[in-house]
Parts: sequence; C-alpha cells; structure tokens
Amino acid sequence: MNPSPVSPLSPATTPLTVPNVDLPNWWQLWRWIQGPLEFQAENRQRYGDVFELDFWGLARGVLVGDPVVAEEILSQDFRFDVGRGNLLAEPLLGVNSLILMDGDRHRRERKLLMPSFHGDRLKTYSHQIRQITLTALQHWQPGQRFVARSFMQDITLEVIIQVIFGLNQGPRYKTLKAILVQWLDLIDSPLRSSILFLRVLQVDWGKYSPWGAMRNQRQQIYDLLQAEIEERRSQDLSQRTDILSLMMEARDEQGEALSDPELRDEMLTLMFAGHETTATILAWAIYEIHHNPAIKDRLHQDLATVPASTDPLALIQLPYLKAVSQEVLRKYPVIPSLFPRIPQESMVLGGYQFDTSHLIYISGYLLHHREEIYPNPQQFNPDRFLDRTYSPYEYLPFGGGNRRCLGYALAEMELRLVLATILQHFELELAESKPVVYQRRGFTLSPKGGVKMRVLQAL
Ligand code: HEM
Repeated sequence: MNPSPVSPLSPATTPLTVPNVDLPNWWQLWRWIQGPLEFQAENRQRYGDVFELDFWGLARGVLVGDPVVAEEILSQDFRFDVGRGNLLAEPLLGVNSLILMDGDRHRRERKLLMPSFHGDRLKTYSHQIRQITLTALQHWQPGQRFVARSFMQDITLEVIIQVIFGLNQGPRYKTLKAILVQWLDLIDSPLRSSILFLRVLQVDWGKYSPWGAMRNQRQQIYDLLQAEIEERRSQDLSQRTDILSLMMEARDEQGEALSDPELRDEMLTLMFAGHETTATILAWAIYEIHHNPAIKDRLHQDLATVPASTDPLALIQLPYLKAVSQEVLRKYPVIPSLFPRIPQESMVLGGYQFDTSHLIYISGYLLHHREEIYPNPQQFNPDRFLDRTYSPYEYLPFGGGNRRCLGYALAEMELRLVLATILQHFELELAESKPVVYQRRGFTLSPKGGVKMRVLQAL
C-alpha cells in the first residue's frame, strides 16, 4: 500500500485510515522481536510516518514517527490509557507494577514515588554513584579485558539497590543482586526474549523449562523482597530515606498503607526499569566515545576544566559531557518505542482516525532519526546538542506526558557521572574493531556482545 497523496496533517474533512503493514502477522511479530529498528525504518519508507502493525496473537499497534502527532498525543495524556497496554510486562513485574496502572491509582502511586527521584535525594545519590564507580574501578589493571555492558550492569544494579533499599551489604543484598542478574540473562537474546511475546511458550514445565525457570527465579526474588519488608516492619523507619521505607510509611487519603504484594511489585519494577536501561546506555556511550577518538579528546578537555575532586553535581553540568550523553540517548533507543497509548474514545490525530481498540506506539527511534531534524542521523555527533535545542516531541528518550520516565533525572546523572569518573581515571580502548550492532534483550535493545573493551593505563 502506498502513502496517501493527502498530507496527513492537512485539515481533512474525512479522516484518513491508518495504512496497514502488508505482511503476514507472524512475520511482523518476529521482525518486531528480532530487529524492531530496521523493521520500523522499512515501514516508514513504505507507508509514511504512521502505520499499523499486526502482531500475531497480540493486539494491533500503530507506530507513530511524526513529532506533530506525538505532540497531539502527549499534550492530551489524560485522554489515553497506558497501563492496560503494558500487560506483556505483567509476568515479569507483577500485577501491582506502576507501569500497568491507569487513572487515579497511577497518579497516586507516581506521586508517592516521585520525591525519591528529585531534589536533595539526587545529591545523595550523586555521591553514592561516584563512590560505587570508584570502587568498581579499583580492580582494573592495564591489559585487562572486560565487557562494558556487564561492568556497567554491576554499577547500575548496585546504585538501584542502594537507592531503593538503602542497603549495600549483607547476605540478602548479595543474593538479590545475583538472582536478578541470572533472571534477566534468561531473556538476553531475541530467541529467548520471544517467551515474553508468545503466550503459547508461557507454560511452566518445571524449573528447567524456560518459563518455569523465569517463574522460579521471580519467586526467589519475591521471597527476598518479602523478607526485607517483614524485617523493616519491626524497625523505626521515620529516619530512613530509601524508597522502600518511604513507601512503607506512606498512607493514602483513607489512611491505608500499601499491601506487601504492592510494595514487592513496585520494588521489582524500579529495580528492573532502573538498571537494565542505564547499563545499556552506558555501554553504548563507552562504545561511541572510543569509536570516535576526537570525541574522547574533547571530553578529556572538558573534564580538565574542573579539578578531579569537584562536586559530582558540578561535574555533570560540563557542556560537552552533557551533549555526548544526550547524543547517546538520541542515537540508541533503549526500548523500541514508548509505552502504548490507548484512546479512551474515538478521535482524530494528525488527520488519522483512531478508536478505542488502537494501541498507539510513539517511536523515539523514528523521531530521533528524522533527517530534517537530525541531519545525517546515523552519525554520532554531540555537536547537534550544542548548536540547537529540540522540542519535547522531537527529542524524547524518556518519553513524555504523565508517563514520562520516573527515573530520568537519576538516569541522566548516572550516565554522565559514571562516564566522567571512568575517563578521569583510566585510558581504555575497544578490544574489537568490528562495528557493534544492537540485539534485543527482553523489552530492551542492547549492544550485541556487550562491547568488549581493554584497559590501557591508569591516568
Ligand atoms: C537511560 C536510562 C533510562 C531510559 C532511556 C528510560 C526510558 C524510559 C521510557 C522511554 C519510559 C516510557 C515513557 C513513556 O512511555 O512516555 C520509561 C518509563 C519508566 N521508567 Fe525509565 N528509563 C531509564 C531509566 C530509569 C530509571 C533509572 C528508573 C528508576 C529507578 C526508571 C523508572 C521508570 C518507571 C517507573 C517508568 C514508568 C513510568 C510510569 O508508567 O508512570 N527509568 N523509562
């Protein structure tokens, strides 16, 4: 099917129908699992900025890669549901996860969690991130090889566990860390990730079957979280500032506290959303910086303008460091699209007709790779963020509206701080010269092979 000759954005009296991708639905689902970015780009080429996908066995989804339509959706966020479109994440995160909620419940829970990710809390986290990174670097020796994504995952997991539990030692903490890593490694490739998308594979044949293993490990994580919650119940939490304690102390308008399953699912959601994503983006950043020596040199010049002991919050304001991290978040979408938006009533968006059965996916990838906004979009070019600013509908690595990423400020700070700390202390190089491509890892897209690096020398 060809794109309509009528501009989708001109005021049309009869709304247009969204074009359907003309491929078998099982093939569309596989392409979405195995290569969602190429699949999106091919469809845009063929159908334009708005097209409908049919994922075999799942709901149909409309992809949107136009900033005007993105604005129409995100600026009227109250007219859409999101949580009920995220049901695929339920087996992973539990029914009480923030990302599965809508309406008042979502608003209330977000309000409760929000203060933990802003203001003075960020200052505390900045010192923790710096310290955790410095501790991790102590083990590096010249000549040593390491996989950037695994190294970053150690750091981001440590950060998120400290932020959520206020814990950094003890057997429960160590076990939790180890099981979380094993659990997420169960979906570390497109084939293994298929289990999240294909209900027919979601059968528990015991702990050696893929679904059985996932459930078994999730139960172990639940048990550890439950034990931590019970221990906290006998403690005075009024002086504690970690998220678990804050959530245990919180009461709604009726004076009700969150139940244990609610607490448990929110902890798991934050741990999952908060460390996989950040580890992935850090690995891409290390890759691009070492793939482009001129960029690395400019970063060193930027860092040399402040003493090594500078306050971490001042360090992350360095303009070139900021531009590099913005460019990494532009070029590499961590998830293939934003969460789906489901219209609560029939409506026309961008000249197209939508109804309540549509799941609308705004694609950060398509928006961030528009030639007229980001010339030569495949090129890694931090200068584009020094030369101009972008609207929140042209640049949205953390989504937008009432579902904007809860941890965006923590993530941006962590990205810049970990990079700056590594660059200030070590010189590294890529251990392999071949270009790194992405690979699906569960719901996220990660560098294939994790980016192999070598330590050259301490600075
Ligand atoms: C580089 C790192 C990260 C990226 C790229 C990222 C990206 C995103 C995106 C695109 C969304 C969906 C927004 C939408 O559909 O409008 C999201 C939601 C969310 N993120 Fe992040 N995220 C990152 C790190 C974090 C961190 C560190 C945390 C918390 C510790 C976090 C917690 C969440 C939560 C709880 C939601 C769901 C919000 C809701 O449904 O109201 N994320 N994130």
